[in-house]
Amino acid sequence: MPSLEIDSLSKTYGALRALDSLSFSVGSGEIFGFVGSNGAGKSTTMRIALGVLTADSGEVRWDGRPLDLEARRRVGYMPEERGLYPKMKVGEQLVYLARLHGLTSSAATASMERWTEVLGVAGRRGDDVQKLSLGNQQRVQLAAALVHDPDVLILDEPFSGLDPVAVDVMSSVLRERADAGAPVIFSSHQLDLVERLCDRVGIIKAGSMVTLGSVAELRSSTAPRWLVDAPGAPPGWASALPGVTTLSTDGTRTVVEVGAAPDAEQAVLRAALATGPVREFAPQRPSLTDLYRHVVSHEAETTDAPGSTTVSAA
Ligand SMILES: Nc1ncnc2c1ncn2[C@@H]1O[C@H](COP(=O)(O)OP(=O)(O)OP(=O)(O)O)[C@@H](O)[C@H]1O
Repeated sequence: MPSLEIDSLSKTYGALRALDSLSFSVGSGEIFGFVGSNGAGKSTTMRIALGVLTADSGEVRWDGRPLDLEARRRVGYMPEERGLYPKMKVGEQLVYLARLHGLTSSAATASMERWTEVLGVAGRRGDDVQKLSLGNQQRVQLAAALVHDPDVLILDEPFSGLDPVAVDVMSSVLRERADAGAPVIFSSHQLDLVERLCDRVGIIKAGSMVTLGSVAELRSSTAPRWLVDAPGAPPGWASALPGVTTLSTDGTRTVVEVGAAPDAEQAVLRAALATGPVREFAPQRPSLTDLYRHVVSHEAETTDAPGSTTVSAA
């Protein structure tokens, strides 16, 4: 099966190391969620994959061959900065872009009609792009990425600013494209969406991939978590237990992480019962947001200047 391979990409901007030997691959038919803090290097990676930017070293390959200019014509790309002509009509613009990618005039028109229909902007074909709301412009932007029936999709934050219905439309289009055999990479900060939609997730930090796998795989590499609702327990009751970490407390409910020892959670339950009745005791499945926080927890809110710290995969 062909795959898109990002192989050891490095990129510096002056003294700033934006990408540090970044590698991952996305297989045919796979949706890959590319996540990481602001400034982690996602857009830089996607721009290099598209040839908009040159890497200092490393290579991007599609189906085993370097992604040259010709192969890049087969990629559908949604840039973060978007790239539509504001004063051109939606329909004309999409036909124009499809023609640029080599479609005949009639095929380009048919494709424009199809994608504007699927993405719910058929009624706006005659409007200048600038007259559309931001969400509708984004739908057109996705149509622009799809209009030449690309083999690979690379989308930089395609979901930002979309209403829930548009998110559903966009999600089903990405799934349908992947089912048709395209590798689909998209970046997003909406981790619930990434968790729902992606076959695999890569977490990038300071230009390096720190965690890679399906959400289930990422989850299985973390210690078991338990929710304990013990109304009579004093504050911080679980923290003194050996091998137990309190992750959060919400009123009488505490989430703890226990060690890998067999029946480690039983010691927590016994300790909770020693304080009085226990209303709830249940295993917790960490969400992708929890897993992400775990990986990047000691970072500040933004990482605009990647350092050299490396976090081992959670
Ligand atoms: N043209 C540029 N010149 C100098 N530095 C740049 C340039 N483009 C990006 N950077 C820096 O490179 C790093 C990676 O930026 P990049 O845009 O790839 O991050 P990102 O993961 O896409 O972030 P975000 O989630 O905020 O979009 C950042 O520190 C950024 O400030």
